[in-house]
Amino acid sequence: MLHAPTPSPLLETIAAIRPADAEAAAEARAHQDRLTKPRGSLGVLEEVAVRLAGAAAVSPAPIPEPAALAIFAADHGVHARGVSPWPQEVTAQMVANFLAGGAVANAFAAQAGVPVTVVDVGVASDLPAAPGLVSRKVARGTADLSRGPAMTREQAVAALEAGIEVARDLIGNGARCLITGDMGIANTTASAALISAYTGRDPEHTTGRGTGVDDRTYAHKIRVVREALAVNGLAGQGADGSREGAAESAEARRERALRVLAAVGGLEHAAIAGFILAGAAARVPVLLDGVISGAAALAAAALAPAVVDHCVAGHRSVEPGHAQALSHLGLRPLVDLELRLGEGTGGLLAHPILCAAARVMHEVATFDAAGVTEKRG
Ligand SMILES: Cc1cc2ncn([C@H]3O[C@H](COP(=O)(O)O)[C@@H](O)[C@H]3O)c2cc1C
Ligand SMILES: O=C(O)c1cccnc1
Repeated sequence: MLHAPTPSPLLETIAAIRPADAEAAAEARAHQDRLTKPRGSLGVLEEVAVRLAGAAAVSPAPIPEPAALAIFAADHGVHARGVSPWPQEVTAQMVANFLAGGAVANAFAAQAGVPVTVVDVGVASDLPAAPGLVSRKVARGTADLSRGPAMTREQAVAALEAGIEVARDLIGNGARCLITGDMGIANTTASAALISAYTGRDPEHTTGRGTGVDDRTYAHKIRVVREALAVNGLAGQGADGSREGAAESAEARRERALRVLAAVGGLEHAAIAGFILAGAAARVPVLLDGVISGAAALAAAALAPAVVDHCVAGHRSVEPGHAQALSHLGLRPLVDLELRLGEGTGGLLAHPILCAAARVMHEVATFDAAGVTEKRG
């Protein structure tokens, strides 16, 4: 007898993802209304607690801690087009800074009590082995997405599977919330291209100033994103399948999603997408950071739409594409502090808020239990 082919980690992960459980969400909603506070007084936090319960398929949802942050680092061929004011070496230099504990992400992680893992999925130079560094280099950076596909399909899958493996390891070691992080000079250009390709929005609305380009470079950056979409045959369409109706098979939708990711994404985008998928497959909530994570979440959602039920938007970055990505995903950011850094900083800041929303459901007394009289009518 022939053996059944072993499913790839990617397909296995996608197959394991379930949408939110409506019963657990309804139970959470009802419990929320019995707690000793005026109904609705916790605003957005009430919705967050209900979402967490639906995602966990149990009410109340477990408090999403301990959390773990993974910062996926990679370089970008499109850097050669002059889309970032920073030299490419800064990616590797910042990896060393993360490992030495000297970046903003380290300070915020220390504040939140969250351990940091740094993953090399595509840094252009060789990085010396170091504690806290996971080496999963798929390539020495991507090809220039404005001249043709940034990655091969195989490279995109390898990076997705690196992200899946990192998520599985962190969850295996006890993480109950995954926080996404990125490092890659020029990755806001790839993010804009991904967001335009998946949402159908014009590059004018998805491209931002990244680390801070001047007006001339900003106009050039928008043109580069346009060229990337045109050369890869992605102009003027939303590629996530949402507008295609039910006629397209799930497999065809996945292939299209993968093609977009490989064409204009970065290796860190693909790895973050895999990381998100694996969190969702394990029903571990994924706290998303900024525009790079938002673009990766669009890729993950195009591969497996139910993944969105397991994502929480940590914050909204200043990059215009981030708001476009979040609105396409139907996610509301917890924090808006006009950050534009990445690294996982926005996700880290939001983690105590996410935990507070979940903790209310475990620790706040009901009107009955506390003997507090409910309002009349
Ligand atoms: C010192 C430094 C630290 C960073 N930490 C995150 N980024 C952020 O900026 C980069 C994307 O912006 P752009 O597309 O304009 O190059 C990414 O590496 C992102 O993580 C940094 C950038 C720099 C320069
Ligand atoms: O939105 C972000 O996360 C961001 C913005 C600028 C540069 N790097 C990341």
